[in-house]
Amino acid sequence: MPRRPAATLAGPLTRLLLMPLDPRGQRDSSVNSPIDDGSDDSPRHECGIAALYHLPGATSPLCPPQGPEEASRLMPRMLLDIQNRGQLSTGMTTWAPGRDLLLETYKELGGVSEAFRLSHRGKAEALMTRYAGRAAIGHVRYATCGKEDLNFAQPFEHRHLQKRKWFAFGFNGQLANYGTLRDEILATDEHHVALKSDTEILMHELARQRSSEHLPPGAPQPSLIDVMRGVGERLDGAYSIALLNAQGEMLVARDPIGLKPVSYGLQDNLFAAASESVALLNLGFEPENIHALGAGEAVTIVDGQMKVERYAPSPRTAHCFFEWVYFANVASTLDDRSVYLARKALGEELAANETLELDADTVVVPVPDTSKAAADAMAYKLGIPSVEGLMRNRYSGRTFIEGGDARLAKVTSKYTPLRQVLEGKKVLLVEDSIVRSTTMRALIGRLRDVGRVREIHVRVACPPIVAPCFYGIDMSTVGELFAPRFLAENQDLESAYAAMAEELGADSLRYLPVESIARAIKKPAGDLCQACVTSDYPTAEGQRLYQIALSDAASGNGAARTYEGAGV
Ligand SMILES: O=P(O)(O)OC[C@H]1O[C@H](OP(=O)(O)OP(=O)(O)O)[C@H](O)[C@@H]1O
Ligand SMILES: NC(=O)CC[C@H](N)C(=O)O
Ligand code: SF4
Repeated sequence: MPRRPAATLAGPLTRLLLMPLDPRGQRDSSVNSPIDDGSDDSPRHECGIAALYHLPGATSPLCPPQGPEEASRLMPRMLLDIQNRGQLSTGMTTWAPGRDLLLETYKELGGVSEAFRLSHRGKAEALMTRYAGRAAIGHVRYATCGKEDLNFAQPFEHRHLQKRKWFAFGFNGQLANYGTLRDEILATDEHHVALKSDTEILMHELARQRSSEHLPPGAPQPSLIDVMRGVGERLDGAYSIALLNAQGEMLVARDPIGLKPVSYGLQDNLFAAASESVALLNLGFEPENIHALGAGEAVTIVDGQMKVERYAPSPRTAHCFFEWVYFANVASTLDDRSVYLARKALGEELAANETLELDADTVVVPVPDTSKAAADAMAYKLGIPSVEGLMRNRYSGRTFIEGGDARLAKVTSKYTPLRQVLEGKKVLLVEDSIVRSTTMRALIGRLRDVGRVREIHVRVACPPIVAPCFYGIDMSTVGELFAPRFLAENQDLESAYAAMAEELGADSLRYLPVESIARAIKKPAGDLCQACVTSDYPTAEGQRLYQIALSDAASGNGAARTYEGAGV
């Protein structure tokens, strides 16, 4: 197993514990929920964007039978394909030129099936008829900023008398400079922010750029791409945006370093875009018609014409590697690299690093579902079986993106060890990632007690998560992470891994080295964000927040989420 030089360990992680750094400085009126099925709809705590537009001209064969004016009916299907990105709330805004409410937004807490009542044909049909539109944007939320209630569900709609200023948008990501932007807005006595959320701040930034007040007298009204240029200059962080206005104009934009993925395509007059390619593929788009939107680029649809333009310079990319490791749908291709093939390659990297003596009773067991591709590939390379020793309840969601205090209980009830498969086995337990270790803690005892395994050797198809994320994965403090403490307290990697294994009750534990990531994703390391495994952040605000997070960890203080506390 390759060792990381002790010098690397003595870096930020040791500083974290030993050297405190400088201290740091209503329900929305547009929410429509006309279907009352009489059931208890109390909030359930459970992001991805999608966009659709039937352009003028011949009707697309992919269009629903109701015709182009009801192209929005395809939205639930698209959102289901990216449900892996968020299951807290679901929403859609549609544009229909014949309606008084040119834009109308429907959003509900819960996953796509719950929100759109997909298991109840009559109710689902009523919703689709009520919200039918030629163009639509959709959103599934995983909270990284603000609360988990319906007020924070997206799309956000901003009504205005002037059609070009009346817009709705959904966004995936996290504004790292949220606190700074918020404090700037609040520096004016006349201003008030109703929700403590980056989505609200982004809405104000979009509205401000859309108004011509900041322009010299007589200047032309800003176009959608002008708006995005202005907004882009103000933001630091991850943001994929889908926006629709009451004039029937659409914009889909990706941040200048491409942290979050966006795919788009145009086939037979049907335009579609989504956080992930799988949503387009399953609509019936030919793979050659599905493209990755470039970092700093935006697609606009104005006067029925689609155009791809650059709105911001992109001196480098920093695609989030964690999309391939955990977040994305395994059936997607992001920035021309298949998620499945990347996970398979990570498993092969695990096999190449394996030093355990294998015997006739050695088996690989994946922690389903995400680690399955890596586990199977590892087993194949090692020439040993990959067995389903842990069954996942298919009706349970993804617990990591669910967050919340009840996660441990949910994890515990999500997996069932199969004694028939595991008894007496020496298990290589393959996990895609360990973040807070909630999953591992719940599993190891049960594998021993219920599964009666002989030995458990944890193999993680990802390097140790040593630093927070400020770009859209909800792990923004050092204190919540499992690995940093062990790496700081031990002189070398082997001792750190031994201490981790002991804490978790495993016989051994190994992670992948950082270098495996770029190899598996088949991109230069410099084109990826790997900040949570290297502590090297691709943006200035990320670097600043990291210092605050270290300081917070050393002092034991700090906000629940680092960017929520950090202001100017
Ligand atoms: O160390 P932790 O804080 O527990 O986080 C990591 C775990 O969370 C995820 O599982 P999740 O249940 O979200 O997803 P999956 O069932 O889709 O693999 C991931 O696959 C790991 O199992
Ligand atoms: N996961 C996301 O992209 C979250 C979007 C936004 N930051 C929110 O919390 O709603
Ligand atoms: S810090 Fe990690 S999780 Fe966050 S964007 Fe970068 S690679 Fe992805």
